[in-house]
Amino acid sequence: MQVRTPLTLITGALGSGKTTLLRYILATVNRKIAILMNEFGEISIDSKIVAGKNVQMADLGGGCVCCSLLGEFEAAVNEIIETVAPDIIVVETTGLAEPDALVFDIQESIPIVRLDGVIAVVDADAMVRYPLIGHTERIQIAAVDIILLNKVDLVTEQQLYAIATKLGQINEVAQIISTQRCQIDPDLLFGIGRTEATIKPPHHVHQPQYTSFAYTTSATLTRDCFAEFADNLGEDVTRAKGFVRFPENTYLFNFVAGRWDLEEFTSEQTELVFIGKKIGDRQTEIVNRLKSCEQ
Ligand SMILES: Nc1nc2c(ncn2[C@@H]2O[C@H](COP(=O)(O)OP(=O)(O)OP(=O)(O)O)[C@@H](O)[C@H]2O)c(=O)[nH]1
Repeated sequence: MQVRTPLTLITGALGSGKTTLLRYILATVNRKIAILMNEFGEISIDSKIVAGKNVQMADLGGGCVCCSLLGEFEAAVNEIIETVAPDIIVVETTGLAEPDALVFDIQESIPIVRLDGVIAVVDADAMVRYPLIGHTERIQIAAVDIILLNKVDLVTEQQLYAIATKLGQINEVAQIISTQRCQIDPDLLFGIGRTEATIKPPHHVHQPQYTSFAYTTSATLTRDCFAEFADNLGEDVTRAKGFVRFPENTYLFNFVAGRWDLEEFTSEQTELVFIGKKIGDRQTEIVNRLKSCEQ
């Protein structure tokens, strides 16, 4: 009998900490891990962030793995198992994906894997500042075995308790674990042995209001100018991320729910992705502001 490779699915809103969790897993779990990524946006940033010597990765490109890319997903899973025979497969879905259809399809249509567990990363800070839980986020929370209530450093104990209560009402069975930078005992993430769901979820509706665009340049940008740009990006930018080159160094830039940070990172050029509702309306202005920071 063929052994089915365990597969773990990571879901969660844009910028909640899914890539941070992947990086943590790769740094702490001493097993052969293969990663499948499904990003929203025309250029892939996350796969470059986690790329490394000891990880086998497949990038499913833009779009939503929860429906249109299912065939591609299955092909990628088969190929990765054939070529590297990983101990574990970890899948990061886009923050805009509803994982229930994918969960069902993995169980029904890909006999070569066994869905071991589904993990949601929840941004505690975003939950405080934008308390309304949208349809997609609700489905993400409801479909999982473990909820990482992440970014606890940005909220108070009282706020954390209120969020955990709310999450518990949406998903009564998931274990809710508070984390900072997704640091959790990795043994808790694997070997969950999820029981199979047997009811096909209803066909879900996408969120066409979300769009993205990318900006790339080989010029370096002035740091102060870029900082001022990031400070004033505004709330209609849901998520921005990518690499930015200043004369002195290159950084990974992350913008989530109005907060942004830089982390030293290697990249040959500046490449940034902007995601938001109707972000196209702001594309020209954002690109012009970035161009004005080029040296
Ligand atoms: N303060 C704080 N920041 C965090 C924590 N976890 C992650 N971050 C930051 O949150 C930002 C987004 O994290 P990512 O891991 O890229 O989020 P993501 O869910 O992969 O984002 P998408 O793939 O775009 O949906 C980064 O700047 C992280 O450094 C945390 O516990 N505390």
